Amino acid sequence: MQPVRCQAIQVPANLATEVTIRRRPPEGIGSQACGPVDFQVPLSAANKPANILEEIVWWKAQEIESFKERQPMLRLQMLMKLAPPPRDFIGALRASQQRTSRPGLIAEVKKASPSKGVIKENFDPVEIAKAYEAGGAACLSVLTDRKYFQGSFDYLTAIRQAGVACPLLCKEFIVEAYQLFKARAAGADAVLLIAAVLPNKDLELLIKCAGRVGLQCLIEVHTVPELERVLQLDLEGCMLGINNRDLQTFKVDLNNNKVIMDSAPGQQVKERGIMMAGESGIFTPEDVAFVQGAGCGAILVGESLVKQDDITAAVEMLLA
Ligand SMILES: O=P(O)(O)OC[C@@H](O)[C@@H](O)c1c[nH]c2ccccc12
Repeated sequence: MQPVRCQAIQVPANLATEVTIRRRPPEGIGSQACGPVDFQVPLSAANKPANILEEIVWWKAQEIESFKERQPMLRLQMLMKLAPPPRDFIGALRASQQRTSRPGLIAEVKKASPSKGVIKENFDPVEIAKAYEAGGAACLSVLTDRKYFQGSFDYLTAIRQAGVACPLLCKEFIVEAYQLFKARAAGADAVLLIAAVLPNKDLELLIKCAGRVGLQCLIEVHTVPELERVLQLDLEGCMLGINNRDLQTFKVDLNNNKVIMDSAPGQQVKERGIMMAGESGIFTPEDVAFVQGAGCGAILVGESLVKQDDITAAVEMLLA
């Protein structure tokens, strides 16, 4: 890979570009369901999504439509009033980090993924959440996307109702404020926002909306220019995350974490004291130490923990 010059340090080409996901198929969606009649027009092959992230984001538009039919905004607003009060997600990570001098763990309740297929057979989200908490996780991440990750918003509600004290992140592909309200109504304390999917004006709006309903935001980046762009925002109530998995190719490289944290925008993160999570592909205590050494105060771990038979012991071992 050709290294390119970016700020003061050498950054490999794959981390030096802005990933720009098209939010809508370029030729349009080609079909509309109107009650008893479905309309379709033929589309060209060029109208296919370029990668899985794009495919998921295109699907979200349709999914949100059908959610809105069943659960209009007014009903969500009512449910939000009944939801348990939001808890301090970022605060819980900082407290854990101070107590243990290890990165605060966000443990992910994850049944499947597009790259790995089913990761956990006999998936019981509440049991998994309780095991994570018992092992010492500071916060939990709950995948809510049904089609690609076999997740559900109901898992958030069930975990919260079961008395789990760890603050909960709604792991969703958010493109609209409606999804924020759905997350809060289900009991989430924070939401994921993916910089590759959302230009800054969208991020600004969604951060503001989220704050209004008491949600904190984890803004995920994968490249140096994405981090540079996100740092231009008012990040009150936000933390950041570096996804070590390229969502376009599924390739995981922990070294991304270090390259990005060593870049000029990465230095700024450290100077401003912004909580940063290292995400994906973390398997061993050595991986944790590496990501911590790069400057991350938090880690987001799914697969390596969720697939174990004794999840509590796996968490304890990872943080040992
Ligand atoms: O299972 P892993 O490799 O430990 O990864 C967890 C988490 O980082 C990953 O699930 C993730 C990171 N960013 C995302 C965005 C959408 C869906 C999933 C993700």
